[in-house]
Amino acid sequence: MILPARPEPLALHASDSALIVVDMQNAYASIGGYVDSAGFDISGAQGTIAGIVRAIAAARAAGMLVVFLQNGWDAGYVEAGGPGSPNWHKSNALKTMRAKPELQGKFLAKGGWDYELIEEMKPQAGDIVVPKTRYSGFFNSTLDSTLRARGIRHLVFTGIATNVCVESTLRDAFHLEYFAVMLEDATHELGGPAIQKASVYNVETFFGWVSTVDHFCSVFAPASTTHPAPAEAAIA
Ligand SMILES: NC(=O)N/C=C\C(=O)O
Repeated sequence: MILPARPEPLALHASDSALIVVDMQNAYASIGGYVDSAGFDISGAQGTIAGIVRAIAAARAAGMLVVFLQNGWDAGYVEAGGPGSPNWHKSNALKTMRAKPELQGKFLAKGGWDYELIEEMKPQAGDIVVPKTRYSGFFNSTLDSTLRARGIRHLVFTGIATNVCVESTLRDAFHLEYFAVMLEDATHELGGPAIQKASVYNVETFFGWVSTVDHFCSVFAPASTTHPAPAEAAIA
């Protein structure tokens, strides 16, 4: 299959590709979740969700592996790191909870609503969920071994946020010799439209390829726009 993409079309086959859905959790995509509570604008998230739902349906119809990344930490925040970790200083979830003690324990804690994947894209049998504790999905996770064990060489990226966890994971994918393509209208930034543009530029120019949900669906599931009922998925 040839996926229309920038800077040039990319040859892609369902059998050695995976659709990577980055952090589509209430924290990042729902009103009242972490990034909304921390003051970021997520008004565009609904369009992103619709695009990802279509991309997931197309991937499943083509027999392409779907991998959900899920960001967060244990309920005691041990995995988040203490003051000796840059994450403790830079995570806006941790900073917001320190500034507002009434929110302590609410954001990105395993077992809580904020950590959960959003309703629209619950995993199904055959999908894989990979938990992660830092921005890059490859860091200290099972993602690389999970993909390599299945012969995956091409990764199609969607999710939130374009400029943080999507781009961090995509950059690491490049360095690990995966071919990465980002569906730009199935991602959403934290920081405004100029940030989205910069991230798309980085991917297109340095780290991979950029395409759209329409192109992806037209190549992999021209006749399919539906998505079946959710079921249990494997936790990698
Ligand atoms: N999923 C993400 O891109 N996350 C961005 C920021 C954070 O998790 O604090």
